[in-house]
Amino acid sequence: MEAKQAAGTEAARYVESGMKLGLGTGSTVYWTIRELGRRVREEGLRVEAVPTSLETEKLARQEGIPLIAPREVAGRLDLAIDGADEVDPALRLIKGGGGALLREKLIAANAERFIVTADSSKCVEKLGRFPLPVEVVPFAWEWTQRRLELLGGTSRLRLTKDSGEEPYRTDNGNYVLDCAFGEISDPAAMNRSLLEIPGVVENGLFIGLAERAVIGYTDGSTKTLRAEKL
Ligand SMILES: O=C(CO)[C@H](O)[C@H](O)COP(=O)(O)O
Repeated sequence: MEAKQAAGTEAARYVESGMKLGLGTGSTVYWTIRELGRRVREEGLRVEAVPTSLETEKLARQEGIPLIAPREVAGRLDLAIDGADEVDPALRLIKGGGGALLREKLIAANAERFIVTADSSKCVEKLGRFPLPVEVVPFAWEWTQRRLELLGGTSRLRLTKDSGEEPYRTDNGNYVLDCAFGEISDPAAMNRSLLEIPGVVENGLFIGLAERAVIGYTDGSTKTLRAEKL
C-alpha cells in the first residue's frame, strides 16, 4: 500500500457518525474521502462535510458524502482532516501546494479538532524547504511581491499547469506567490509579518492548529504523532 493511501485511510478512523467535517484537498486526503465514502455507502456512516476546494467538493459528491455550506454550521465543525506539504515536530505546517490554503485555513481554524495526514517524506525538523504559498489579490500583485521579498526571500507567481503562461487562480479568484525564504526560524513571526502586507490574503503557515498527525510509510504502516513542545 502506498504511504499516502495508508495515511489518508487511517485518518478516516477519527470520523464518527453525526460529525460535521471539514474535508481537505490533495492526493493524501483523497484516500480519506474515498474511505469515508465507502463507510457512508456500506456502513451507514452519517456525516456532513464542508469541502476546502472545488476539487474536493466534486470528489465528495462522487463518493456520496453529504455536503453543507459553512453558514449551515452552527458553531464549529467537529473535525477537519487535511494533508500538508511540510510537518514539523510541533505539528506546524506548510500547506497550499494544491492552492487551497485560504479555505483550508478557514476550515481548520473553525474546527474543534484538526488532524493532518501526510506521507513520511513531509516530516521535517524545520519548515521552509517547500516554497511557502502566499495567496494574494491580483490587483497590484507585483507590489505585494516586492513587499514579500523584503522579508528575505525570492518568490514566483504560480502559473497554470496547462498553458504554463497564465497565472494560476485559486478557487477564490486570487493569485499564488510561491516564496522561498529558506529555513523559517520563527514560523509564528513569519505568519504575522506576511499577514501585515496589504494584498496578502493568506499564507500557507498553519500554526497551533493541528492536534495530531497521521503519518504513512511506504510499507503501508502508519504512526500518529502529537505535537512536541519546542
Ligand atoms: O495544502 C494542500 C492543498 O492546498 C495539500 O494538502 C498539500 O499540498 C498536500 O497535498 P498532497 O496530499 O497531494 O501531497
